[in-house]
Amino acid sequence: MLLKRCKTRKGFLLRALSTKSIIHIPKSSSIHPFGDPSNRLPVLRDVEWRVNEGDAWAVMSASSGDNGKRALFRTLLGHLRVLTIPSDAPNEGLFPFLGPDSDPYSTIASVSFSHRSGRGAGGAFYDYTARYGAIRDEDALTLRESMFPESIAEEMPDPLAASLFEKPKAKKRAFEDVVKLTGEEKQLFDTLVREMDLERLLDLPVVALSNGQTRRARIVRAVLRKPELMLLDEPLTGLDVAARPKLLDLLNKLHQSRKPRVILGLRTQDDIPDWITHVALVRDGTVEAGPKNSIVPLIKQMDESSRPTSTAKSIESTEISQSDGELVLDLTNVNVKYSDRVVLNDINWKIRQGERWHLQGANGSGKTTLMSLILGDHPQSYIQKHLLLPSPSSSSAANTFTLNHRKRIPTPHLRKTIGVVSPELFDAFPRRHPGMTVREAIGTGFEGVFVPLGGPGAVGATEAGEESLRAWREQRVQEMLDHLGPASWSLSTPPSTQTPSLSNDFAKRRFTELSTGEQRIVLLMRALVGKPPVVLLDEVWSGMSEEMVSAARRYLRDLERVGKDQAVVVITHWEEEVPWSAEEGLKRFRLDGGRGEVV
Ligand SMILES: Nc1ncnc2c1ncn2[C@@H]1O[C@H](COP(=O)(O)OP(=O)(O)OP(=O)(O)O)[C@@H](O)[C@H]1O
Repeated sequence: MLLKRCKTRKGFLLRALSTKSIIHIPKSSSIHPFGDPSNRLPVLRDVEWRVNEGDAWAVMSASSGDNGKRALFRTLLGHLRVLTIPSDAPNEGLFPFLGPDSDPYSTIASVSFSHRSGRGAGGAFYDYTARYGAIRDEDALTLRESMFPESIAEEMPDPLAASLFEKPKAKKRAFEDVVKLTGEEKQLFDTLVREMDLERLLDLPVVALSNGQTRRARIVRAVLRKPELMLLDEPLTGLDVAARPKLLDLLNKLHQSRKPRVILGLRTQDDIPDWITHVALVRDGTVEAGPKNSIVPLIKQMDESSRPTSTAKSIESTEISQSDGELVLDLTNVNVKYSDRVVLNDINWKIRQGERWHLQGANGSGKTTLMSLILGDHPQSYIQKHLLLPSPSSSSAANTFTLNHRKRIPTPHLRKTIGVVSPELFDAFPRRHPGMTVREAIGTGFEGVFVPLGGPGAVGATEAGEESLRAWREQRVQEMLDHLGPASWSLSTPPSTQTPSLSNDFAKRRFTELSTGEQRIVLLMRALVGKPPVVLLDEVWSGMSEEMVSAARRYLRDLERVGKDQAVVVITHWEEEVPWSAEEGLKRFRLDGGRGEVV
């Protein structure tokens, strides 16, 4: 049938082109980490996946967290080993192939938003507060310069050569003298920064960009490398409503022109863009790949049949409107500016116990900046005339507080009264602490610290006389594990009688070995464990599976768990992710052009 249509030479060529394989993992392949003995269980087994030229693919994971799609992406990047070398693929070389001479390192670019936000990397501690203060020399790379790292690297001062007695370096050469672009490259650069709305940010230091701005910049940077194929994992994470269709449109155009081809990583709950034609669903260690209309019903079926057998009761409706609770945060005429760039302009916001807030605003509108003032991370928090924050009333009970001026609250005290999950915390949470268990990671939430206090397995309270505090903390950690642990979201959850053993096994796992979604839900437990009067949840759902999101929403909505003595602020660009509705009493605070108002 198709052949009949290809009678002309042009038609024939088109057909030949459209059936060229871009990726071919042949039938019965198994995928292993490098160095694993071959008798170890593979990461993925019985894989068969062929991506033909012209097809537009999305990869999705059915399991909790994102490890399935991540494993497939890592395979494409050459980080995992494909066993069962094909006998029928003479020229196909390393997997994936883009021609016999290609290797994954130069032909594939990968940008992931499900894992890290992109600022911190490598597991080392990084200081996310650096962007709020004076910009250091080594951070002064502008967005424009950061787009061409190879050319610019030679221009940057050598940090090892720097000495206190050295004369100031000669001024950097002008950008145009360092980065020589052809007409075509210049046109591509201009189009990308325009379509991603980055033009007005090009001369800002790259560390000053907001999360959404940073993510858009990472995509542009990846395209400028001119890869053959770009893997984009959860590309819409953290993007505001206006940026999402623009990005999808741009990705479609890039894919159609094959400059580069694009494969998207999506969560099963995400909408699949119209232009995607094929889906690879990773579930139970295997990959089911095919045209979109054959895989989508499987996802729907899975959704209906595999709801977790949760022990948590479902909360039908909840009444959250509380105007008579005590003030927990009081901001009057709060301002933040960098030289002449005003980010927050006379913000007035009062938050009371029992209230549930949705903080809204486009990318770059100042939400993270406002949160950093409340958390005391921002140096300009000290100079505000009226920024009243909760300070613990006594050293042991973090959930009783008095309101105090930021200047009079030591930062470690603020860590106890404000529970937080944010992209910055996710990036900064140490991944190199030897063997920190899930239980210990949750326990760090009582003091808001980054390393476990009080020895292995302890939850911080080890002094004589602290027995009752320790017992309370132990009981809180257990409650978190039972209600937000795997029993509440694992798809293969056995009956509720097994909750304790599931929780205990999970508690002993190493934080670093968890999937991204699992790490995020553990950090949510960490934020809630101390029952702090204020809970700030910024982009908390990214990387989480649908079941985890439901479990977390259920927990947050339950007033017996997150009480009327607590206030919760959720920051998300997705209205439907907010656990409460306006009818139930949800309040909304919107930032726009530096101004903030209750809407
Ligand atoms: N040191 C700085 N110098 C100049 N501008 C800065 C600096 N730090 C932040 N900004 C600007 O402040 C604005 C607010 O950033 P912020 O991170 O608070 O935005 P956001 O609302 O959290 O955005 P997103 O939704 O993308 O996370 C951004 O436009 C950013 O470029």
